[in-house]
Amino acid sequence: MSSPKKFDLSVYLVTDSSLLPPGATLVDHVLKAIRGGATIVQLREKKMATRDFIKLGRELHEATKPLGVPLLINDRVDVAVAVGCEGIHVGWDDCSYEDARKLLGDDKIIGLSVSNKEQAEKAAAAGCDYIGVGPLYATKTKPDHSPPLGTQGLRSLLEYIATLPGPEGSHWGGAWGTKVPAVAIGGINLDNLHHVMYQSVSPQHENKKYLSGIAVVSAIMASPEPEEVCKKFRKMVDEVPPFAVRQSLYIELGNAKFKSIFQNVVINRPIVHHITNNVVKNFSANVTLALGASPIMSEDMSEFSELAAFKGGLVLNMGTSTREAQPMLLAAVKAANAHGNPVVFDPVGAGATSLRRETASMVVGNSFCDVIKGNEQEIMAVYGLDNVKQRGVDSDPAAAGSLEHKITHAKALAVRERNIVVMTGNVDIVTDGSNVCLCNDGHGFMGDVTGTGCSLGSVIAACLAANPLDKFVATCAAVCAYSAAARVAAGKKDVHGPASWQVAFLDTLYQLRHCREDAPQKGYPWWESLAERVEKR
Ligand SMILES: Cc1ncc(COP(=O)(O)OP(=O)(O)O)c(N)n1
Ligand SMILES: Cc1ncsc1CCOP(=O)(O)O
Repeated sequence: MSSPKKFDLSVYLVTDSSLLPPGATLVDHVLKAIRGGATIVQLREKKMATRDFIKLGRELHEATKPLGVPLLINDRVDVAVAVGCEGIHVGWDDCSYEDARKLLGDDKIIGLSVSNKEQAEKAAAAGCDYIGVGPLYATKTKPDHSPPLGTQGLRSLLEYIATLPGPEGSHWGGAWGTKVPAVAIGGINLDNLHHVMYQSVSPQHENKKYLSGIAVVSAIMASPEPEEVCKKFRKMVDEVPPFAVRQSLYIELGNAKFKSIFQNVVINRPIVHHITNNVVKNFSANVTLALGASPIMSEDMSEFSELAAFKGGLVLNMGTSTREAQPMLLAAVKAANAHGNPVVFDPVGAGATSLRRETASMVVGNSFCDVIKGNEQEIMAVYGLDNVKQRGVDSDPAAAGSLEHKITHAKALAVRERNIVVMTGNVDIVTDGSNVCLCNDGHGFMGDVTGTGCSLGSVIAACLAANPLDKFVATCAAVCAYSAAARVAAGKKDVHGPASWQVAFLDTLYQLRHCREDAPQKGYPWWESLAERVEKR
């Protein structure tokens, strides 16, 4: 048990002098990092002889102490005692917490590593000052690391920790897990930091930030610009990520609002980058054009960053994806995330094969997807339910749950991912985890023309890109308009079957371009009643 201490874990620099760029010295590098915004430092030198470790520790402490930045020593209590620094970080093969506390005294900071529930329970029982949770991602910096948690594993471990009581009579007051400062560690860099911070927030604890900060080795130690890198880390730890999906209690679902969503598509003409399956590329491009947005197909990683700089949307459809394509899919989402561009992920067939499950969980666990759109079994497979048996890419009607059951699963995934989930079916469900909208529309021809399910992703992405502050309403508008257009097209006099319907469907979607309030309403009033077809739960 320990007394409360004041320290800031926002950007926790863990050193490794073997990674320093040529010509750099450890103390100078750390000082630059502190100037950029590193708030606490751990001297972690795995291969250094004790005498050198102590010498370097003293030298570093002389530099950090006047700046008020705590210096901790990795693993070695003897070195920490000799240096007289502010504390240590220990793992489970090192000196025990109790022994370290006895040797260091009550006023020193002691941090413990946590990689699983058992370690979390022990750390809670000890009542240490903070925990380092990881490894989040695989990293070469710690070759002997345990299996990476991924963001989903991190989130569920943090959620579990939040339930743990602290040591009796301690300042944690019996709610250790909701109070103990925690940092994530392992593979964290400027590309994934926003995602890590965003997804570690607990919806069950009034959106409390679970993480007090992040601990980083290579992204700072190997950088030739530690000051600049730390400035960016510090800003990203504090700010709301650009891709955040705002949840609001009040959502405007009127016809005028829906029309404004499509108006903004025509006005902004967003680029929609598609990585989609071979079967639907042409149709998805035409659907995107019909709305007034601009489709582009690219599977070449070298241009993703430039494409993302156009500030459009990304459709990621894993319909005909391969194992070799996994890094390419991830690179596309990361480029979109880095620019705050909306991502619509379509985990086609996620419940059908292990490769698809693996790809879906790799995308969702390593990036942020504003919208995950899939049928019931795809959504359940992404949620991680092992018993999902999807036959091919379609939802199996025999395995279908009740509407309430579907809503529960769609909401659970949206809550976990802090995003929007669209579960397509007889009734389409759109939810951000708290708001739920149902859309009961469409036409049977949709099932007879390949690509109609996938191209809904293009419409959602165009609407999100053109309405970035209204992501939930934009998604509802996209889903409702798409299925209403299917019904309206099927009723046209020249439509005799799926082929003529497909043509009429594109024409009907094209009419949405004219739904501007100031445009003459020449016999195209079908969008006027869109909002009336939405049931808000
Ligand atoms: C902040 C922080 N968290 C976790 C660790 C890992 O410590 P440990 O498990 O002791 O592994 P090594 O660092 O000794 O390889 C850490 N060092 N810092
Ligand atoms: C010390 C440690 N503990 C878990 S992962 C890790 C290394 C993190 O290094 P990096 O930030 O370079 O991935």
